Amino acid sequence: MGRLNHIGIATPSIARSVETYRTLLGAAAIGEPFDLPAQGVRVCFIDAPNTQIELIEPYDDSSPIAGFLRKNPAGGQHHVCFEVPDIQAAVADLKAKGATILGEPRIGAHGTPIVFVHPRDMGGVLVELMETPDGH
Ligand SMILES: CC[C@H](C(=O)O)C(=O)SCCNC(=O)CCNC(=O)[C@H](O)C(C)(C)COP(=O)(O)OP(=O)(O)OC[C@H]1O[C@@H](n2cnc3c(N)ncnc32)[C@H](O)[C@@H]1OP(=O)(O)O
Ligand SMILES: [Co+2]
Repeated sequence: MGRLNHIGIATPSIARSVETYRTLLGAAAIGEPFDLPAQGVRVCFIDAPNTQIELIEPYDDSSPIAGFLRKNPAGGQHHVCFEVPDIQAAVADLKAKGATILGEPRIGAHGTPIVFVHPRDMGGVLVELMETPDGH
């Protein structure tokens, strides 16, 4: 379990969430939003000194966060992401321990392989694992 890479925040509007972080918290390092159609989301990173906030908005109705936003229309904390040196080794280790891994590793918002552990295995928290770029 490596560094906390980011906290994923689901929102119905990245624009509105960016304004909130900017006006209420004085966020200054705000990235340009970008689409990740393969993952069903639009993404915008806000840098904090030791991690990032990952704002995610549904790309379309089939987005994996559409259900979450139906239950939480104003949005909310969606997942936490930890870095691992080797995503395949992490998946094998977790599966051997009986955890449910959601899908296969795929390229995430930082351009490296990611995977998700089912919330029921992590005390109700959706955990994303992301291979650190230097993990290759
Ligand atoms: C990949 C790009 C970017 C990156 O960092 O690189 C991202 O992070 S994008 C993030 C969006 N993508 C994902 O979240 C993919 C993984 N997620 C999933 O496969 C689903 O969201 C899943 C399976 C976690 C939930 O799916 P869904 O909401 O359709 O199912 P249910 O409503 O039936 O939920 C089942 C069960 O899980 C609980 N749940 C759902 N979402 C969350 C959550 N975010 N945190 C904690 N718990 C969650 C839900 O309450 C249900 O619990 P139960 O006790 O069975 O009622
Ligand atoms: Co994420």
